[in-house]
Amino acid sequence: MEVVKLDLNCIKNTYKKRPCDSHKGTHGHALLIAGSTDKMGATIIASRACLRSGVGLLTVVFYPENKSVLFNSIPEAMYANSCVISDSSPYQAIGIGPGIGVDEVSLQYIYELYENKLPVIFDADALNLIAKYKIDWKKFNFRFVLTPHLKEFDRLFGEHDSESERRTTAIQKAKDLNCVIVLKGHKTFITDGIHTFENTTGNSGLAKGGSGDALTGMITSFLAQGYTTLESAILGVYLHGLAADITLQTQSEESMLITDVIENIGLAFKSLNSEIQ
Ligand SMILES: NC(=O)C1=CN([C@@H]2O[C@H](COP(=O)(O)OP(=O)(O)OC[C@H]3O[C@@H](n4cnc5c(N)ncnc54)[C@H](O)[C@@H]3O)[C@@H](O)[C@H]2O)[C@@H](O)CC1
Ligand SMILES: Nc1ncnc2c1ncn2[C@@H]1O[C@H](COP(=O)(O)OP(=O)(O)O)[C@@H](O)[C@H]1O
Ligand SMILES: [Mg+2]
Repeated sequence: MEVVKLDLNCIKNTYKKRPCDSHKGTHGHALLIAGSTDKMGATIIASRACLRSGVGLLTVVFYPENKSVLFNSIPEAMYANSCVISDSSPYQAIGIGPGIGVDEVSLQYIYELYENKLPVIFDADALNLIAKYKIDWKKFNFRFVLTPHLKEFDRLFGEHDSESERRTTAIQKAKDLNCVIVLKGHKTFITDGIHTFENTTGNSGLAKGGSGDALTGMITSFLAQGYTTLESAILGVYLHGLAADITLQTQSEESMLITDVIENIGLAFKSLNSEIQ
């Protein structure tokens, strides 16, 4: 199977310009389940990246003790208590996992998803929960994207000796589970079991805690805006890396923070728009 280089040409065919007469309802309402008392950073990072990627509305599930900090740091978002998945009618997509932990409280979110029909991105502890509690994939009757790094991938699908073995498994699992798998790393690999892509953007400034949490927010945003699971994965991975590359104009790989990268998502969109006309 030919691995397509995920570059500007690919993205040009996927990205849709924002219509000038749109309103917030046009761009979807995302639900983000991220963070916990000691990992509130994951909530903030994923939420900011989601909002910077074009979503019309964002609701974040919060821990009551974090409420005032979240309101202050992300006033654009709305907040909901934990029983929201069961009434998912206001939303167009769900992002779940960064920093939520793998205890039985977080496991309830996975069970609530059994009734869900919206597209979902599973990341970080959502993937770890599925592996730990051996959740049956057949319970998920919706379109979904998995974004594991290599350790999370091996927890889900067994130990692998090499990246090329992981890619082979990713293609097979994406086909079997009818999902999109984003195998994250230096050259992130994306597959829906039929198509395969290797990303060309990004740098080692992203090799820091929180980078993946931002990617989750971005992909959630694209899903809520109506892009398909494959399109959302492609756009998220490419623009996340491009924003990190743009950040090298003002920071080094060492000094770069994911917060800087999120602030440059705007320049990544501008550079894309300038190529499209
Ligand atoms: N500010 C925050 O609140 C943060 C919360 N985080 C959350 O903390 C939880 C734990 O996540 P972690 O991913 O740290 O824990 P894991 O135990 O899943 O994985 C961490 C280890 O995986 C290995 N690894 C990851 N990618 C690799 C690659 N491409 N090549 C080789 N080795 C690789 C590294 O050895 C790394 O130390 C997640 O829920 C995550 O979302 C982290 O994102 C860090 C920031
Ligand atoms: N050396 C690198 N080159 C390019 N991208 C990288 C590099 N290191 C990490 N990344 C990217 O950063 C993100 C890290 O995600 P993840 O490991 O889930 O981080 P975290 O859970 O700490 O937020 C992925 O999107 C990955 O592709
Ligand atoms: Mg992660």
